[in-house]
Amino acid sequence: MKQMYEKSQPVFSLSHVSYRYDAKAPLVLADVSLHVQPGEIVVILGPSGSGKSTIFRLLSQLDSPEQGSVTSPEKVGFMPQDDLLLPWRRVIEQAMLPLEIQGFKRKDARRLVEDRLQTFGLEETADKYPKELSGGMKQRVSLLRAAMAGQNTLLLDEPFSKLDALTRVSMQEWLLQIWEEESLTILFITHDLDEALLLADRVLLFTEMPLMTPIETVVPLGRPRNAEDITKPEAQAVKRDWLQRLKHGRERTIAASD
Ligand SMILES: Nc1ncnc2c1ncn2[C@@H]1O[C@H](COP(=O)(O)OP(=O)(O)OP(=O)(O)O)[C@@H](O)[C@H]1O
Repeated sequence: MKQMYEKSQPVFSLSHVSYRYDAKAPLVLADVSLHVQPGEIVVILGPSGSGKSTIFRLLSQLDSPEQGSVTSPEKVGFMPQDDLLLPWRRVIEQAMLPLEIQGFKRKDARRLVEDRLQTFGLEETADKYPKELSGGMKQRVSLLRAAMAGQNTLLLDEPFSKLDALTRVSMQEWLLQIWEEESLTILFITHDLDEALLLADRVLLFTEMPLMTPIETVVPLGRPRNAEDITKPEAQAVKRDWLQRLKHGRERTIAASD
């Protein structure tokens, strides 16, 4: 029978992936599957040291799985916790770098970045050096650079965890705005439950080590969304459920390692 519709190809996908860092080490991922569709924000939520960044290593093709398959676009923008800006490059030059590496002429790279400075709120700071910028501004530059590198597909690994609480909320709301304006596809790692509620279409909750099939939640909040929405009862009910599952997962992990 002809299908009524075809589901679009996922941008990021892990199918039945198992992985360990070396032959004698324990499994970090045990039969993990996940998929991110174009235009989605999917948040990976899980305890520290559980293997979340390892998923990004595989998706950025820094490593390959022991079993299963991984698909991701040829060009992916990666943004880590630390902004990793180059102190000797101006804002505009930071964002030009991935294009220059891809072989664009400096002049063309500059033009492409200039087109996006305003959207990223960096028009006024284009000629500044990193040491002249606030923490939030540095993260904006880092995100613009990742977007230039990844053609709008982004892997964000706790990008706001080092910012103070107020700056973090304003950066989260700003990210949602950019996501809409620029049609980004984002896979985002955090261990902050509120951040997951604010940002995600879907949350993949990992509770145990090694990581196995995540528990998926479609966040019960509409769009556009702001920081106040996560205080709604339906969001708080989801948060309570996640907390309980994380607690039970920790107990099972401890029991298994005894
Ligand atoms: N390069 C490496 N070589 C060997 N083991 C590693 C390496 N990187 C990570 N590990 C181990 O793999 C496990 C998962 O680490 P990973 O960094 O993926 O976790 P995480 O969930 O991202 O942690 P966090 O939230 O603290 O960033 C940990 O036990 C860690 O010690």
